[in-house]
Amino acid sequence: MDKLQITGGHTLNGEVVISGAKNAALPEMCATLLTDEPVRLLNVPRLQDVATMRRLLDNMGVKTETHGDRGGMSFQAADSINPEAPYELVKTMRASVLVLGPLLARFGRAKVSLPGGCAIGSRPVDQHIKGLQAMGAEIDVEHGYMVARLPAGRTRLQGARIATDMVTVTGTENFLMAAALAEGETVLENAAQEPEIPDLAEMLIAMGAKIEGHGTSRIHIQGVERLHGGTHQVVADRIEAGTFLCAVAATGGDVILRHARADHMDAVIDKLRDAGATIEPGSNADGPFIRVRASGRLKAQSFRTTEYPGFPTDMQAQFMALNLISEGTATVTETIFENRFMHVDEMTRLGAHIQTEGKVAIVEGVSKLSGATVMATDLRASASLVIAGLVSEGDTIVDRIYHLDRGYDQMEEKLRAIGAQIERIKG
Ligand SMILES: CC(=O)N[C@H]1[C@@H](OP(=O)(O)OP(=O)(O)OC[C@H]2O[C@@H](n3ccc(=O)[nH]c3=O)[C@H](O)[C@@H]2O)O[C@H](CO)[C@@H](O)[C@@H]1O
Ligand SMILES: C=C(OP(=O)(O)O)C(=O)O
Repeated sequence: MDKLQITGGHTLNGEVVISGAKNAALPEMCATLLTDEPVRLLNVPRLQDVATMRRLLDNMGVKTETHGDRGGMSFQAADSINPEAPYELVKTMRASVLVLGPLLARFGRAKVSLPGGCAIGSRPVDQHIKGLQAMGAEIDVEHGYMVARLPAGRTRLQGARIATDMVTVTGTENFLMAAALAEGETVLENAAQEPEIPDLAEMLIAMGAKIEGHGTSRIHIQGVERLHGGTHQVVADRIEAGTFLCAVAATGGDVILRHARADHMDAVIDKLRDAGATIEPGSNADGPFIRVRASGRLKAQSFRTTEYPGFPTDMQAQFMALNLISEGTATVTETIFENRFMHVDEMTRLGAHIQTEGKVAIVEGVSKLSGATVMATDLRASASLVIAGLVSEGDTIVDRIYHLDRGYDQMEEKLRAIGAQIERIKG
């Protein structure tokens, strides 16, 4: 198992290119199942979850290819593919559930393993199943698989009004893809508004789908009989950008994040400004960017995770890492997942002062952390421990970084290029 060795105490200076978003690329790879024509994605990040999703599609018989070194990938799903997603491929990645909607819509049947239990909470898929049932699908759970089909005599899903019990990001994505090929109109109430949703909707529209209201909590989809191929550029990863913003705010320095979309990160940027960092968004011929500058100890910030446009749960751990060495005491409230504080015990090993009470963590900033060996427990927890390592005295070893590799595109290379002392130890 690979580890990262970080020697703390270096400021970060220079430029980083932000990759395409993992959480947009994964649903968009699944959306290529909706047509038999070739679909090309640009700016796909190089990370483990993308490789797993590609294996899942390859395993069904989808023809996949990469193009060049700028994240180009193409996909072609012939009518003859096998619409099944086996446990072995689904177990490492919850986003595999995103094949269910497109497979049902295009092939009228699908057999998809239930995603395995995940470190950050129980993460059921009951809303996905309920919504697709409302569109006329018959879905049974048998031997750990969701076995879905259309009733005899039906060839398409039916449009429906779907109001989920809570806002669900991948649920909204599954319904969008299913509804694109359904008969009649689907209305999604309580839809997720995360920027990855409008990005997926724009891709579907480019393939011939009729969608309105994406980016709001009510989305209208008028189903069409078939979709065609097309090309789509994956939106920049707001969580990768946010992770680098927190890293620079913690270490101090001056960094430009190329391609980063400030308009997708208001909640995080507001908190960083309140903490004392200088954040300047801009744009040039190369596209949007964010410049971040910080020096000295910042002020600890309280926040509460909520659905977009609120503070993202996927940034909770990284911002907590910044709070560890800031001045003052802050409360961090996690409202989305019930078990997303596993980084807290590891941070404590570095000398952090944190108390947790249910969904609230109280962080009392300390003036220094001291390097130690810590274990990554999930994707964003790993990133938070890297940030904590960058500001700890001496060496920090972050173990089990396969979690980090799931969701970050060359994180240690990018950090090294702006002055971090960080090495991968192969193991
Ligand atoms: C691949 C991807 O895009 N992952 C993101 C997605 O995950 P994901 O789409 O899995 O998260 P959801 O938005 O669905 O989850 C929100 C809440 O709803 C609950 N729930 C969800 C569906 C369901 O059928 N039943 C149910 O109870 C979940 O357990 C959770 O408590 O959104 C999360 C919330 O922004 C992010 O942390 C993940 O990075
Ligand atoms: C929780 C995350 O991803 P996933 O939903 O793929 O587990 C994440 O990106 O932080």
